[in-house]
Amino acid sequence: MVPSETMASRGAAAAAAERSAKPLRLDIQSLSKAFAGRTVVDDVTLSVAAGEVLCLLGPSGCGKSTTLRMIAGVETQDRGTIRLDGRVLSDGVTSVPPEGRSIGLMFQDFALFPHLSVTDNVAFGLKGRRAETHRRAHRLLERVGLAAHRDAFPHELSGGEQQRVALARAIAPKPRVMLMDEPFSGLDNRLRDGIRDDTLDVLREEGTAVLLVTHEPEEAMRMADEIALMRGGRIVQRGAPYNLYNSPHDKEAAAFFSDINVIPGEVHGALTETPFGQFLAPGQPDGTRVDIVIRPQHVRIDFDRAGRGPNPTALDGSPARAIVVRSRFIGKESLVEFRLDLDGSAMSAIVPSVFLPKPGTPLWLMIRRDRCFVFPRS
Ligand SMILES: Nc1ncnc2c1ncn2[C@@H]1O[C@H](COP(=O)(O)OP(=O)(O)OP(=O)(O)O)[C@@H](O)[C@H]1O
Repeated sequence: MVPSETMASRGAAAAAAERSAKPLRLDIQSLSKAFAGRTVVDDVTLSVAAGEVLCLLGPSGCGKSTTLRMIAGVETQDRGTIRLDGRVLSDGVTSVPPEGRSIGLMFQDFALFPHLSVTDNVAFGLKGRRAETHRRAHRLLERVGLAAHRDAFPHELSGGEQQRVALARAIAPKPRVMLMDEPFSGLDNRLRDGIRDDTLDVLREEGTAVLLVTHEPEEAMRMADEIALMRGGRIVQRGAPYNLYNSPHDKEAAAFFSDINVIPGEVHGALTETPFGQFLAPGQPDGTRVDIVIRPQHVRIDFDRAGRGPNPTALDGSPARAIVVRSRFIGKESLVEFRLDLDGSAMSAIVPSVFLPKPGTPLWLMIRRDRCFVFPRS
């Protein structure tokens, strides 16, 4: 059971159709790599069009950086093909060296040259007469808001300013593809949002295809046209951020984007009994164990209205009584943890603003039927 189609999902479908019409800039087919007999990148297929951002999202150690390194040409794949604008950069036969790939790199450790001025840092990789390379560097520094600092040295700049210089340096040679590996993780939160948005604006303007690696779902959702979710060396799901969030491939994919509540059940006659009533489990044979997954922000809390009980809407299904275990304000919203009366299982709910009921308070919980996912238990 997945959320019903909404205007947003139709928008996502239209965006996907538009994307598929664009020519591919970077095209990776069946890339694999093993270290000492252990496969760390397993049959990865990805593509990015000009001016688009694809985020490779996954937990630490899942093979994201290794994938990026193979595309950059600093690591060689065991199998698979990497193409740029239709030309083979690397397959079993050909391998274009890193400097010939027209691929820019931006990492968390952006390592500006300390002994060079900001302008010289940006102009460093450019060929041509000094006056020309400096003109391009100055134009880019203006674009990233650092025109006033063009004669400064890196140590005279803040972390965010240094990151902007690194961006200007990376885009100066007009790379056709930009590979970014957690490039913003060294910046503090307030600075990060602004720099992320500015960076993307510049890269889109330049028509660069961007492949960004991150383990932070919020960063991926904020930046990506498309997300490729990676686990254990494989791409488990790929799509627009909205679709990954609202139609996760499995329980783990759902859990990657937020905390989740898991309500276990067993299927009988295509239905599963839970403290919240029956759920449809179409296509699942009798006896199949399933997990019903609901995000805490889709759990609704109601009061016992003077003995008359809660007041569920059609979408809410059956209410279940629960006792507050703990409640905390987590900034903009409150997280309330419960124990269900019926079977003692734990549930949590996120509610906007400040709502801090005392431990021991009895309340009623309802779960948005259209926001539940039913997965066979793995
Ligand atoms: N040169 C290498 N030799 C041996 N093992 C390696 C090498 N490079 C990476 N690995 C292993 O391959 C696996 C994937 O590493 P990779 O750096 O690609 O993961 P990641 O998803 O980028 O992780 P993180 O987010 O922590 O950077 C890890 O288990 C890592 O230890």
